[in-house]
Amino acid sequence: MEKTTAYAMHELTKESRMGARGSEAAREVRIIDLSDFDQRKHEIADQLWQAATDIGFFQVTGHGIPLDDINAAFANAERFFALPESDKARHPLSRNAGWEYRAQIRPSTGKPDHKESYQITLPRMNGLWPDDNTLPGFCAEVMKFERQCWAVGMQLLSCFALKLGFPEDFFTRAHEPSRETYQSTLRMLHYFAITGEVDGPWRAGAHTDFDCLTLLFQRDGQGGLQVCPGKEMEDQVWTPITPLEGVITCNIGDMLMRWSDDKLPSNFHRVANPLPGVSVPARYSLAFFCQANEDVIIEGPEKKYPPISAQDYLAQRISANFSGKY
Ligand SMILES: O=C(O)CCC(=O)C(=O)O
Ligand SMILES: [Fe+2]
Repeated sequence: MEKTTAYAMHELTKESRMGARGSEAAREVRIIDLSDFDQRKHEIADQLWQAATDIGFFQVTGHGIPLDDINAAFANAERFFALPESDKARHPLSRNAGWEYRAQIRPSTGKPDHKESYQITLPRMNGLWPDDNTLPGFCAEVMKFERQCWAVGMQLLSCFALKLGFPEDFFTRAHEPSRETYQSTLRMLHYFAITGEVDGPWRAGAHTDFDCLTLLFQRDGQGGLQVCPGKEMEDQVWTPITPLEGVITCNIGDMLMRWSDDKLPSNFHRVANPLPGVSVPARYSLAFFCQANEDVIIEGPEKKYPPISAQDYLAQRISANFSGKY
């Protein structure tokens, strides 16, 4: 247990050094086409492994989620966040499920992100869905999108399983959605408009994700995501990721970094505040976090780190970001 705590603390100390604005530079952003996945799986797995190990993040196309469904998910996010505060407050965040408003304090900035979010972790949604009179169709459409994201996430993770020497369905079994212990999360995010402030608040402070793999959807005209590969963190040089319609930006999270004995590095990312005096409109984004089921034990092929359950792993990271929300 002592070792486990030390590992989590190491992650947080790492994050706390990443709060400066740093500088910006273009880096290669590799786009990998997933079409004809079953026939091309080995070729795709090679490309993913290269991108993940060289750079730490990558984008995918040909993933099979129709653009109409992505746009519908964004429309649902806008509908949810447009509800009166008193409605949203009836679905408060607990353990990665429900609504929070400026509650996430990143270890990198020590300040609340300038955003609100609504998280869907399916076994924990009792009482947390807006009812069908308030938002007709919301629950069914969002559940469908959650499952579409899960399917893409599992395809990508099956490629990493192949390269790590695990059975191909290893991570799919670890993220089995029919179990009560399922804890993968779809997150809808709404960053507030900022109008010409001199020292505007951080929209999302620099961090690595807690999960195995994140799928992120941005909207045209609402960029802001910046990434910095973990292995280049000392330089604090950030690369803006311009939104491209239908493209999913992916990054490895700390859970998979540990599970791969550090072969697959997690990477830092953030949503920057605008430069002094610059105004930006509201921004919506969608993130799907592949997080192994609570009872799954995370242990790499080479056993570099002591085993830890996915529940303990996430509990420590959530507690460090959201006080009292686990
Ligand atoms: O909104 C974004 O672009 C990034 C969100 C994010 O990094 C997160 O919620 O972990
Ligand atoms: Fe993130």
